[in-house]
Amino acid sequence: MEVKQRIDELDWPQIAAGLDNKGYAQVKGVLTSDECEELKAGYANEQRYRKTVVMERHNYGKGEYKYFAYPLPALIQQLRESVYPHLAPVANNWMLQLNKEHAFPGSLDNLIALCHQQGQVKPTALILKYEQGGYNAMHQDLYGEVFFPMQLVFILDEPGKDYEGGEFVLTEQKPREQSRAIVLKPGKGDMLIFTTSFRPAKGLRGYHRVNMKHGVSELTEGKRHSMGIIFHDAK
Ligand SMILES: O=C(O)CCC(=O)C(=O)O
Ligand SMILES: [Fe+2]
Repeated sequence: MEVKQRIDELDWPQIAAGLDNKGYAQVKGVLTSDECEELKAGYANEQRYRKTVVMERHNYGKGEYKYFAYPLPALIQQLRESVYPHLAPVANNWMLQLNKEHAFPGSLDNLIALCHQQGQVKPTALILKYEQGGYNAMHQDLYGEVFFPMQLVFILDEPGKDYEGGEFVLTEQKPREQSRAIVLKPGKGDMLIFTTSFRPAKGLRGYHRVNMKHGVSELTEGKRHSMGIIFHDAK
């Protein structure tokens, strides 16, 4: 099935409820096994990428990732374009609840135009590879003034078969509280949608801001690849 149709047919009201209530949503089986394999097979094809980052060198964790160059591979471009319009209303609702004037445009093209106006012109979609002992330190993917508050990650290997450990970890931190960890174990082909920076949470007196970070726990065995889609471009 075409990517756009596959995405449009997901249960968006349920996904939006997960994002509103918990700051993330796990969607099973969005990519086929073949699509996961094709993305991994392209890892060695340097022409596809604009930059490689060895995570240890920056204390980002242990592993490696590569940012795709424009034009993005068709699969990634289609995912980025077709998921965005379903998330923009959720993001706009968040901004309203947090009393922010900001409204995100309804289409990815217009978000990218806003990024360009701020000098954010580099693509941020990436592919990551971790081996035994690898991990990704807790972080937020912000690359300039324009940032969309949700992003995607697709898991390209099968936990329990291709690797052990390597769980996807989120922390959420409410004002004047300690952080709480959320540990997810997505399967191969699953899509996670999660909060990039902050989201509103309902308290006794209206909505307050909850900060979120994400990372990956240590791989105890095997190899784990993932593909991330961030909607804003980078400086
Ligand atoms: O490997 C992962 O699951 C997390 C990747 C990540 O940090 C990202 O896509 O922004
Ligand atoms: Fe990230």
